[in-house]
Amino acid sequence: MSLPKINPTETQAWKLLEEHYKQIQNKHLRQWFKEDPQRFKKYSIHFNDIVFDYSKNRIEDKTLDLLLKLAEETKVKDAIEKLFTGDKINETENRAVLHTALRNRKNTPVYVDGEDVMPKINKVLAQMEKFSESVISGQWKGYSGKKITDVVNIGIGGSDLGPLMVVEGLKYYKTRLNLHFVSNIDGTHIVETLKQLNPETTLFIVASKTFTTQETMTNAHTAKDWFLKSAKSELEVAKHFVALSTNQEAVKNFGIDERNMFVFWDWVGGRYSLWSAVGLSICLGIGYDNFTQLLEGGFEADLHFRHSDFKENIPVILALLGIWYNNFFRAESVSLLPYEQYLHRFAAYFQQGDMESNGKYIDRNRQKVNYQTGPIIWGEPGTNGQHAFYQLIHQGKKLIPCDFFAGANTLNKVSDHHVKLISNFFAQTEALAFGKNEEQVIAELKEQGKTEEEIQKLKNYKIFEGNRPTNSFLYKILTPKLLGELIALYEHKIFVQGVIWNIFSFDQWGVELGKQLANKVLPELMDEKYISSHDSSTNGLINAYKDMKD
Ligand SMILES: O=P(O)(O)OC[C@H]1O[C@](O)(CO)[C@@H](O)[C@@H]1O
Repeated sequence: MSLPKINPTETQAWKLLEEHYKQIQNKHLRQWFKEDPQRFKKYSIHFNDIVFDYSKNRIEDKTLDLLLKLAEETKVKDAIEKLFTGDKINETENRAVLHTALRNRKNTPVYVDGEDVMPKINKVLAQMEKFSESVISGQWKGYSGKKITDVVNIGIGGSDLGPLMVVEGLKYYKTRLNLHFVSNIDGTHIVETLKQLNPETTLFIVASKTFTTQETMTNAHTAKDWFLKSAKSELEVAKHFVALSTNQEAVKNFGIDERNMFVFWDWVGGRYSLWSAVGLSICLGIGYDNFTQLLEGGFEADLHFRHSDFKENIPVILALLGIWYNNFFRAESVSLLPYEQYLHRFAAYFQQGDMESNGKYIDRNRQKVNYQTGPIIWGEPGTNGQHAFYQLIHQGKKLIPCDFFAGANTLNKVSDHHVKLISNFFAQTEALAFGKNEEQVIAELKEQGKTEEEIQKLKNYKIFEGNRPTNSFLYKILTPKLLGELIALYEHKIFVQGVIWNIFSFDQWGVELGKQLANKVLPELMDEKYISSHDSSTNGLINAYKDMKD
C-alpha cells in the first residue's frame, strides 16, 4: 500500500491556517509571552536528555491545533507506520525505506517482500564489529606487517557526509586511528590527503551504494594506483581496501576481495546510510561500542516518533513549525546553529538530508505542486555565525527560522569558555524573539550621554524588531547516543514534511541531469577542436577552456 496522495492545500486545515495566518501574522512574540507566562512549560518537550523548547515560535494554541489537524488530514500517522513496516513508500524506485531497521535494537522482525531483514542486518553488524576491532587493536596488519594508523573513507553525498559529520561530531571519543574523508573529484582533495599518508599503514574504505559514482570510482582508482606504486603487488590490495556497497559485482570488478565487502541494501537511502555498513568509518573512528550507542540513540528517537502523541512528538512538531513558516510566512530557509564546535558539519549533513529529500516540485499524483516544498538548509556553529551572518537574521528583510543546539555541559572544560558559549546561545534566541524597541534604544543612547540630534541620527539603526522564531535543543552532554537521537529526530522531521507536501522524499532524480551532461561534455574536452553542439554560453565556455588550458 502506497502513501496517500492528498494535496495539502485542499485540506480544511490548510484553508483555516491561511485565515489564521492573516489574523496573527503581525502579532509579536513579546505579546504572546506577556499574555501567557506558562509558554515555556506549554511549548517544550522533554525527551531523554534533551529539552526541546519551541515556545519562541509565532504560534498559539489555535495554530498548533490547526497544524495538528493538517497532519491528521494528510494521514501522517498512517505514513509513519508504513515507514517502519517496510512498505514500498519510495514509489518511483519501488523500494521500501528502512534505515530505521538498521537501528532496531530490539531486533523485532521487519519484513521486506516477506523476508525478515533483521538477520542480515545483524550479520553485517557482526562483521563490522570484528573488522573494526581487529584494525583498532592492531591485529589487522598492512602489507609490510605494520599496524594501520590511518583510514581514508572515499565516498560522496550520503557515503561521505554522514560518517564525516559523525566522526567529527564524536571526535572526543576517538580511537587511535586517524580518519580522513575524500569526496571531491577535484584531484586536490585526494592529493592533499595522500601527502600526509604512508601506504604501508593506510586503509581505504570505498563507500558507494551503487559503486558507479564518478567521483568515488575515480578517487578509488587513484588511491589504488598510489598504493600499488609502493606495494607493487595486486595481492596486497586485500589488506588495504574494503568496500561498502549494495553492488557486489562492481566491487569484485574493482578488485576488492569479497570478504572485504560490507553490504547494505536498496532499501537504505544514500542520505540515510550512516546507520548501515556506511558507518564502518564511524566504527573505526570511535569504536564499535560507540557506534552501537549511536544506533541506540537513533532507535530511541524512532520509538519516540512512532509512539508519542503528536502533541509531544518532537519530529512532528518540528515539521509542522517548518511548514507554518515555509508555506504561510513564506520563509525560504532554515538555519541550523549548533553551539557545539564538534557539530560543525551538522548543517552540511542535513543540507543533503533535507534538500535532496524534499527539494521537489512534482507531487505524488505526478503533478506540479502549487505551494512551496523543501526549504534551503544552512548554518555554521555558534559563535562563529554571530560574527558572520547573524546581522541578516536580526535585521535583514528575510524571515529565517533558526534551530539552536547546545550542551549544558562541555566535553572540554577550559576556564570559562563553556559558560560564555552558552550565554551567547541563550542571548541570541532572546534577542531574536524580543529584539529592542525604540523606547529602549532611546533610553540606552541617553544613558550614553548622546545629544537629541545624535539620538535621532542613530536610533532607527539600533532598533531590533525581534519576532524572529527559534527552536532550542538543550541537551546534557554530547555523547554518541545523543547524536544518534538528534540525527534521527531530524530525519523524521524531513519525512513528516514530505508526507504533508505530498512529495516522494526518498528518490533524487534531480541530481541526474547534471551527471548525464557531464558525461556528454567530458569526451568533448579531450581534443583541441572547437565545439558548437551546445548553446552559445556552454560552447563559449568550453572553447575558452580549450584556449586557456596548457
Ligand atoms: O553511494 P553512491 O551510490 O556513490 O551515491 C552517492 C550519492 O550520490 C547521490 O545519488 C546523488 O548525488 C546521493 O543520493 C548519494 O548519497
